Amino acid sequence: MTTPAYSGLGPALTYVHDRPLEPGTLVRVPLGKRELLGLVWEAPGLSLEGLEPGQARAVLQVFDAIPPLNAAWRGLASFAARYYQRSLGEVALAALPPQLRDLQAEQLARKLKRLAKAAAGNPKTQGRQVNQAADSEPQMPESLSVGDTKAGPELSPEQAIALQRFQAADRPALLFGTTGSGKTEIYLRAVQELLEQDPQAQALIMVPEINLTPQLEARFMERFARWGVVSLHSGLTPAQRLDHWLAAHQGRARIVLGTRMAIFASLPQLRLIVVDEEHDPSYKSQEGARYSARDLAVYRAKRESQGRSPAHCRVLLGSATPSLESWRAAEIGRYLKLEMPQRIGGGALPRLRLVNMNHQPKQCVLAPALLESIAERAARGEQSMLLLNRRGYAPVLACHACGWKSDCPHCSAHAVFHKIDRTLRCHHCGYSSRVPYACPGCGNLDIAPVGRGTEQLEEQLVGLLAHARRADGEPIRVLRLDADSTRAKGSLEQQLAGMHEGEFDVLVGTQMIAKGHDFRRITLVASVNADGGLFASDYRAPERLFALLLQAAGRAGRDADFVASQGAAVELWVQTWYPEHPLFAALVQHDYPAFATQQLEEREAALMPPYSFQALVRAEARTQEAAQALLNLAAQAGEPLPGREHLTLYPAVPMAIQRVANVERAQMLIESDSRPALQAFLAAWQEQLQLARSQPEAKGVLRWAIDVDPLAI
Ligand SMILES: Nc1ncnc2c1ncn2[C@@H]1O[C@H](COP(=O)(O)OP(=O)(O)OP(=O)(O)O)[C@@H](O)[C@H]1O
Ligand SMILES: [Zn+2]
Repeated sequence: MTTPAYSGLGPALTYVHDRPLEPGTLVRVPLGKRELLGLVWEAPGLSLEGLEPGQARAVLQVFDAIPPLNAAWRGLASFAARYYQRSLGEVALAALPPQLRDLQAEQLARKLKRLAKAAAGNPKTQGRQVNQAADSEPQMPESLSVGDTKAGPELSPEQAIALQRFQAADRPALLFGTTGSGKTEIYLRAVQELLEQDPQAQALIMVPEINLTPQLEARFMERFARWGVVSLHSGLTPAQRLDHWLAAHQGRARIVLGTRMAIFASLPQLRLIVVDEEHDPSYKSQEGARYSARDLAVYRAKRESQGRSPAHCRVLLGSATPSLESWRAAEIGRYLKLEMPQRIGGGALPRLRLVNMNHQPKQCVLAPALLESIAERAARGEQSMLLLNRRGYAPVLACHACGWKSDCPHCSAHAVFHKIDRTLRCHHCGYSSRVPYACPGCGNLDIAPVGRGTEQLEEQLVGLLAHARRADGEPIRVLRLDADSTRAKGSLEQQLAGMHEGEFDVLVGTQMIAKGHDFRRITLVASVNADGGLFASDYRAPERLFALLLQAAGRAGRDADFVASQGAAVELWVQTWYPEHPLFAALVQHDYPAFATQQLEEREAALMPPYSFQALVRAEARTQEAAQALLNLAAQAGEPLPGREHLTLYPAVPMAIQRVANVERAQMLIESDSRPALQAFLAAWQEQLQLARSQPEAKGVLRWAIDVDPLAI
């Protein structure tokens, strides 16, 4: 039987072939008038008895040049489909490299022959072979040849203990290591020990965003070139993605380094999964099957170990600010907690300096004391970093005469003012227009930006620091990093490199500058305006804000020798109108455990995850009424379904941003203290949602989707 890789088709379809095919074999099959990639899901090897002639069509091509996808991989795909309430075909297809869909079996066979020949012809570059296609990847130094393994540094005592405990563990492990404690070295060592000891073994290393951590990628490539390292992420060309996928599937690459999507890589000898920065929201997919790659990593390791020793495939989650879900799992012993509280080199974590904005000069962007500190540091050759989680120049333009605001015509959101090209851009639908010369409402010429984004902060900073000089007597250089400044391919890497080389004195940016970077000369980090996160309606907002601030702080003072030689004070400045907020009390101490404990107590009292389980159903329609009606009708129809008695279904409400690209959006939250009950209900409920769609009240519904374990509510 074959599952055509086609979303929207529920159960697997039946095809016949003149010889038995193993489950997991890739095939091409006819569907209607088309020809599609398919995957043999079950192969009962049945005689054709009971099958009417002409009832099942024949398989057209078999991709027998590559081995079938193994049982563990199929188990992962079917679990993910079931758990996240999507069709198996959709999940399995999305997990395969898109180019495979357009390939004939013999084309693939020829390609593989070419690859094998190239590898055999040039053994010196065998390790590199698999990387060649990717032009964005770092070049190996010419001196590197097969057999070279660049030795890493000697482990610190803390690292040595953590690694040893990980190697001996029989459970998923959570590496809770402070920023700059050397978690990456643990990953590298764990991979190295495994691959040396098992000549077949493969390892999967997951990172939130690969472009943000070119250093990490370079370290893996450099140290493990001889074993074949490939990357898997959305920045690859289709051809690269296929090459890398094949290298992993055939075992030529023994290390896969990738983003969320890499969790579905075919790794027949997978024995280790590392999830770096496991708290990062980008591990949760926001489209299609809304899976959590971190959660699937834990599942996958267990599934890969099935029928073998429980420790056959190991999983290591690492973070300085673990998700509360993982933290709790470690607290109750489901995960093994490995702690590394010390920074490499023994440097101190930044001291928190809260800036009470109520006591600052009116309209001030940055507190005078903060500005002064930045200027002093630049004069000494130190760097500073300013975090502002909003890109663009100003979130909105407004007319003070008539109250006109730069609203997006298609969304219930403001269009953001970008001064650089004088446009108003909607960050939700992509709408873009020229800034009007006068107010479209009343003709007033005096329309003004309200609020501040990174673009404006950069501009103001340059002005405010005009008097200051860097160590070489030149004016201070400010670098801005956000989604706008890094749009061109390679520009992010280039700008980051400039920062590392000390070309810039001040780095301004959105959360992307807070993540994982191993900056050596930053001694000051400032959060310009974090207050939004203190009072957001989403119960996860404090968790996210705390993690962001600790991660940002973690970029400062990473080189203890540099700090000592400078005699620098390593500091985290936070500008706030609410200095009394309890979140800051834990931040002063860099006390993640205290913060986590307090948050978990609140969650337990309110029966929030991880003490309960949630799903969010979102509906999109021409009208808000229809979107809500679909959800409410389906909820009524779901009354008799299995698991319902353990569930709370809240009424449908408009989403926080109610309209995007002229589509109305509504959502319904479902909560339960039982995961199995929630799962059983959702599985049965899909049909009710489908039926509700044909009700007159739901006319104009475009689509709906279930988000299991949603991250944002
Ligand atoms: N045993 C060691 N000896 C010397 N230097 C080390 C050792 N281990 C790690 N380092 C160095 O310490 C620095 C910090 O390590 P790393 O970037 O892995 O920290 P991290 O724990 O991942 O921090 P973060 O959570 O902030 O990303 C790096 O420059 C790394 O090369
Ligand atoms: Zn819009």
